[in-house]
Amino acid sequence: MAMRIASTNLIVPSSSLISRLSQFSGVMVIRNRRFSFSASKISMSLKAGIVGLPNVGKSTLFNAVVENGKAQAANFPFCTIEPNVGIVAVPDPRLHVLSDLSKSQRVVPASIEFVDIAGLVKGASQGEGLGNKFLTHIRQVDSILQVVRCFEDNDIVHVNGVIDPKSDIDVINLELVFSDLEQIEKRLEKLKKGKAKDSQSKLKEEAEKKALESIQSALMDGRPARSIPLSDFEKDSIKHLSLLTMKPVIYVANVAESDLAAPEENPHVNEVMKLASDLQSGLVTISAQVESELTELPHEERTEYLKSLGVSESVLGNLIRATYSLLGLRTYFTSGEKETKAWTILAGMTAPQAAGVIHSDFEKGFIRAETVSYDDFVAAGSLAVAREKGLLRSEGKDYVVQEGDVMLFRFNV
Ligand SMILES: Nc1ncnc2c1ncn2[C@@H]1O[C@H](COP(=O)(O)OP(=O)(O)OP(=O)(O)O)[C@@H](O)[C@H]1O
Ligand SMILES: [Mg+2]
Repeated sequence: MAMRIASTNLIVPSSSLISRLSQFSGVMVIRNRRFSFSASKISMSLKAGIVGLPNVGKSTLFNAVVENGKAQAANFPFCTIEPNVGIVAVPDPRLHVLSDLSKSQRVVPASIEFVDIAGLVKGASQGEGLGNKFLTHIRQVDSILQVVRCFEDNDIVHVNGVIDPKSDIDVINLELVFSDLEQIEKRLEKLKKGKAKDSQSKLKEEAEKKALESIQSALMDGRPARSIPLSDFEKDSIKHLSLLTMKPVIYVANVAESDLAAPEENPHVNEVMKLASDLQSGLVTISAQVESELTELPHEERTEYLKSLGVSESVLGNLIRATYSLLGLRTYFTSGEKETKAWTILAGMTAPQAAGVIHSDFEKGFIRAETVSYDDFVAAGSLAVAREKGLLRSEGKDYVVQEGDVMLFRFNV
């Protein structure tokens, strides 16, 4: 990372400092499993929970995702935290393009955490199965991947005896709805007592009450909390409840290998597709079984195997990327000889906040950011040429960082 010194009051981090900082933040991700946005007090965890009925392919998908994540990240501090929690690299072809142009010694991708949650059954919210414990696990994630069985296989038991995506999705959603309703009732009871001391907390409690009442009536109609439009203030006021149906969902239609080439011919997939759109959620069609077998094959045999199934590429990367953008996450890059690195921010973050992801000092002492779009960087071929051509812009503290920006920060400590 080369930085030009513009004046003496600028402390310009040497490449070794930058590299230490980035390693440090890599460790932070693992230890705390959280990115903290210091001064802006935005704390963001990147957890996606894999849920579904028992025996639908959750663990098979989890294992494939985690193995793939390892493969994507040659130099990434990947680790499995517990047997059912894994940090996975977010595949991004732009990283390698930038790294080649900058002749970087290493590439560090963005990451996301996947959690394999045990099967949920009807009655979970009443403690059926290992119900409440699983619901607690779901409460801790930021987004949900709901695996729906769309493959027929008489040897693999379906808990309800038949493959029926609508009923499977309903069972899971109903448990989430029941659990949210219970939380909301308890909370509204408390709010009735109106313990707010000052006018600010009174306002917040009122916003919370209003939001919870609208959510409550949606839930009674079987609609998820996320379907209710809320103001930022209202959203903030109910955040502490971590409502399950507030979390964004991607439905994962898990199909047989024989369906991979033409999934639209499988009526179960069509049903999931329709439900996903009714429930304002995403959809990815995948064969967890095939993906998990792929991760065990040497690279050179993978394409051949996929070809034999009538498809050209693995969709795991798409699933990981879809999960990442579902969380409202965006990527900006730093790119130099030492390394090319993808940094994760929330959509709408300003340059100082984005700088704070690297180190809080970058945010506190932020002066300016030099930034160039990914496309312009690639067209120019290097930061130096981008600067010569006037493509490298100097932006101040109000600049909202755009997806794919390549950035340099100037700061003062
Ligand atoms: N797309 C698929 N096609 C065929 N078989 C599959 C597919 N996906 C998973 N399976 C098989 O289904 C069985 C159950 O898979 P898995 O153990 O991943 O389910 P699970 O949802 O994790 O179950 P549990 O809730 O019990 O943990 C396994 O034998 C697995 O190989
Ligand atoms: Mg499992």
